[in-house]
Amino acid sequence: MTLTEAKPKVLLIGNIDHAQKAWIALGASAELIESTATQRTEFIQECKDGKFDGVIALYRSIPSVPLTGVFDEELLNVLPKSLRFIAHCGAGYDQIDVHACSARSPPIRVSNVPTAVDNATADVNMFLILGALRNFNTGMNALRQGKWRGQPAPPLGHDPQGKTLGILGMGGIGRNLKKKAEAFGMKVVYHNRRELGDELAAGAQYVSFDELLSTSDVISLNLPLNKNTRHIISKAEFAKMKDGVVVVNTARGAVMDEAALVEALDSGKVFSAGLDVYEEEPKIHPGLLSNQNVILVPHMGTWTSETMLSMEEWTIDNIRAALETGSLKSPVPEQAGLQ
Ligand SMILES: O=CC(=O)O
Repeated sequence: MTLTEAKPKVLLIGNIDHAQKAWIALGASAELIESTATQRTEFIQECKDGKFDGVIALYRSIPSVPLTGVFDEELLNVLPKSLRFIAHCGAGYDQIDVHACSARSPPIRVSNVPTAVDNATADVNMFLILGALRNFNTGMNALRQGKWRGQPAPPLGHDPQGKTLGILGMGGIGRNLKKKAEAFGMKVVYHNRRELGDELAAGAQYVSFDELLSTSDVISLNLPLNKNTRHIISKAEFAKMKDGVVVVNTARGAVMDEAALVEALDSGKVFSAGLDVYEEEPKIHPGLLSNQNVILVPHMGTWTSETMLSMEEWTIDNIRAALETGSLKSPVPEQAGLQ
């Protein structure tokens, strides 16, 4: 870059909480602009006021997600015409209308953060599997109420050893979970849109969706939320499961019909459940709150300082790659063929 050449503009919405060093370093080759909006209407106004005109790339931080809400047509229509890249700091990007981004002329390219989230999310996943199998919630709650294990004592839990874990969605998190579950003696089967090659499957058996539902002792939901996966687990799917199945979800709440889960828990069809995600976060279905056989975590799959740092650095790498090469480091799969 010559001295007279203007630096490309990059917009941050929300905060960088961990990777400040990498963000400041990006400032050597980009003009960093920040939104001060505290709610969606303010952000839309900032856009309409032309505050972000000329911005090429946007860093969408985790704290900004509830603040701006969905990146839908309304928001895309007010974002600067110059915008070419949205780098989302998260694995799941169901809050971004990728189809509308691709349809813009020229398109807005979107990236997410795969890989960096795998370990921490699979750890929480394993925690929920163990917690739900052992049904620890009942005893732990009773202890805090000064009642030791409670009266009557909770029913005996189950060992993971020898149980079949059905992983629905064998992406990075699913494959990481597989390794962890095998260390606990579980047999892993999986279902995906496409069967994996031998190297990625690493011995996990590919089964149909129905076979996964009917043969698994524990079912783990590890697939992204989109129009094809919304409520993929609902009343009819619970009916196909084994009696006393354990269901765990660290993906997105809406891949499962929460009301159907509550019913299946109440009827005893589902022995216990472990959830990190909910259909209408931060609202929790009252039937889940009142059911002692559910272990509930408030969406903390990636809530570690190491993983948050990696995710933020990954997002900055996406922006750097976009500015330097015109391509994002980890574009979302829906845009793989985008010219
Ligand atoms: O839920 C967390 C993420 O999508 O990264």
